[in-house]
Amino acid sequence: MMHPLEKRFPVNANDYKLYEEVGEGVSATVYRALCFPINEIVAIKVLDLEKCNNDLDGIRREVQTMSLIDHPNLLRAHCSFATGHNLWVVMPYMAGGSCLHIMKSSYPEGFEEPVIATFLREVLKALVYLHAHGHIHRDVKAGNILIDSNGAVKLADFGVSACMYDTGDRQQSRNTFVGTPCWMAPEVMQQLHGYDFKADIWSFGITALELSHGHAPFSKYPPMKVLLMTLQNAPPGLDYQRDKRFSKSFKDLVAACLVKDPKKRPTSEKLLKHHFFKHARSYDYLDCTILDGLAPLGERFRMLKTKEADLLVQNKALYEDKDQLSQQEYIKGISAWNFNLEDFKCQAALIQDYDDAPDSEDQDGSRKQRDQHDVVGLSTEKMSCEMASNSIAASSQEDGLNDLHDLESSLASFPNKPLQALKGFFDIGKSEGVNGPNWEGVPLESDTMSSGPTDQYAGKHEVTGDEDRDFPQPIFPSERNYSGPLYRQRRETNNTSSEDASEGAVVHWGRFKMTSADLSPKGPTNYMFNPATGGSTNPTSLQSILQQNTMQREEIIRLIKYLEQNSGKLGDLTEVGINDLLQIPSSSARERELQSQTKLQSRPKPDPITSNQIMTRIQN
Ligand SMILES: Nc1ncnc2c1ncn2[C@@H]1O[C@H](COP(=O)(O)OP(=O)(O)OP(=O)(O)O)[C@@H](O)[C@H]1O
Repeated sequence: MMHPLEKRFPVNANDYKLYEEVGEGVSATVYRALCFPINEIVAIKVLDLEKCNNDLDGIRREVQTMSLIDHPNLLRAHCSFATGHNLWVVMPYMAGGSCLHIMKSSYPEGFEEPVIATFLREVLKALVYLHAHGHIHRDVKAGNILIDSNGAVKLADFGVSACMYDTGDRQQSRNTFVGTPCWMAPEVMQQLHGYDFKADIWSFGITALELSHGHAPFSKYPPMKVLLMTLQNAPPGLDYQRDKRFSKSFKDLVAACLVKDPKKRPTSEKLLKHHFFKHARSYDYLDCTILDGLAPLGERFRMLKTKEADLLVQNKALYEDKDQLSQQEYIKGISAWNFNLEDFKCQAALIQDYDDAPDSEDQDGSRKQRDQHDVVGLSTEKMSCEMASNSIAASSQEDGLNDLHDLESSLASFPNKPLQALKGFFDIGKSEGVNGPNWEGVPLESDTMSSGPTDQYAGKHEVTGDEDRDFPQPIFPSERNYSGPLYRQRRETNNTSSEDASEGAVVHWGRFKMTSADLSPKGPTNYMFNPATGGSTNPTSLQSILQQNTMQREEIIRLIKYLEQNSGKLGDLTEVGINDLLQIPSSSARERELQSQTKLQSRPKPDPITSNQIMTRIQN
């Protein structure tokens, strides 16, 4: 919607001059820039479409939402256009940067209450607007709260927002596992009954804690552990002892948001009336207290980058461990997380490693929720995977096994939906020969897919290496990538890359790509718990179990491909071009994929293998 007096921003790259970098996300780099024709400083988010071609839906949604919204507390795009293989999104320049940036450079312990109240009130106004218009933001966090040079606050980043009014396949997107683990509501993780705008209220509560302490609860833990703690523990909150500096009304507000049952959380509208916001001040107040004395954004950003790079080098020298490096990215709060089930399993096996150093957050975390009433679905839902039935029977009381028990029960009750397509990954089943059964007529993936343009992805999140393996190697913990909180668990649909870890080929998870080929053959030296036997196993046998699983998965993929080919009616998932992106088609490739998967499940028996047989195979 164009306001009558609104300036027209040109849609030509030559009309802009890019200055310094002021921000960086998973998918984009943000620059300060000058718009020549109207002589205005703007921010330009540059997305390399070749690098994000597995997430065009998200980008399209973001651009669409950013140009339609109209609220002073939401960051609206002036315009967007494609230039070369980049998409430029031109938007107001928020000179103060994000709350996260400000905290990192000047307030590592968090802000004072009046500042928090002011930020939160503005964010809440944005949420009231979004929710009233049927949108769920799904990524509310300090990194997405921006402040301009006058102290005006805007909520940004609509890359994973969703519309409540969507129906059919679009509605499916509300049933996907998106968000950033530390900020993610339990029902988003669980996916038992879908979720709604109350998920934003949970993230809002977590953001309140983040602004209070300088970091989100559980942020020092890897995503797997965060999921586990979010599902199992009492909700985090402001501690009456530890957080003495905060008022009772603030503690009440946080407690109201962080209730596991979404129905019991207040709406954004109701929350805005909370007496805590009586502490909120004006923009001028933020300008005087927070912005005063801050270095220019570009300079701060450069310093933070240097600091983080130094830290990475230190960690690398210290540990020579990729985990440490990717954990840094995770802590940085990048909104993307490699939700890889292989990682999941390895994290599960080694989860005790992260239990050694309880800190203040464990006060939240260690109050294990014995009262199952508040644990969404934990007691009732059972996942129909073999791992659940093979529940741990080990008598060993070694450190970490209890956690593994917890993990198992959580996985047993874990969301069916996000794991539905993946639950076979947890199965410890027997494999039918090295290459699996020879399904006649089912082409090998290598027949139908080339290895993909691996080099174009070369970047910070990539793990590459020897790609000549015959079959995938399990991802050992040393290759785990905790990278970033989030979420966009998307399968590559439009190019040549393999869609999973099979074939030792390129694997895309979310916005990341890694190849199974780089996986070092070295495994952990410690013994691990084997859920299949209930006892300990050495890494070699674990490796072979994982290999079997991967081969099983390969078979399933071949079967599904076979069915797709035979049915011939599945949506065209192959190509989503830039033009499609800008035209905003009604149904995205991912959505069509979801739809086709749904159709696949409900379609009458295809010859020669039924969908039921496939599901049985997945479960076995
Ligand atoms: N309009 C703006 N003005 C100033 N800085 C901005 C602006 N937009 C974004 N930034 C900075 O750039 C960073 C990255 O931008 P953004 O979050 O949009 O990218 P992304 O790839 O979607 O990130 P994420 O990793 O959160 O998904 C932000 O955290 C913020 O610090």
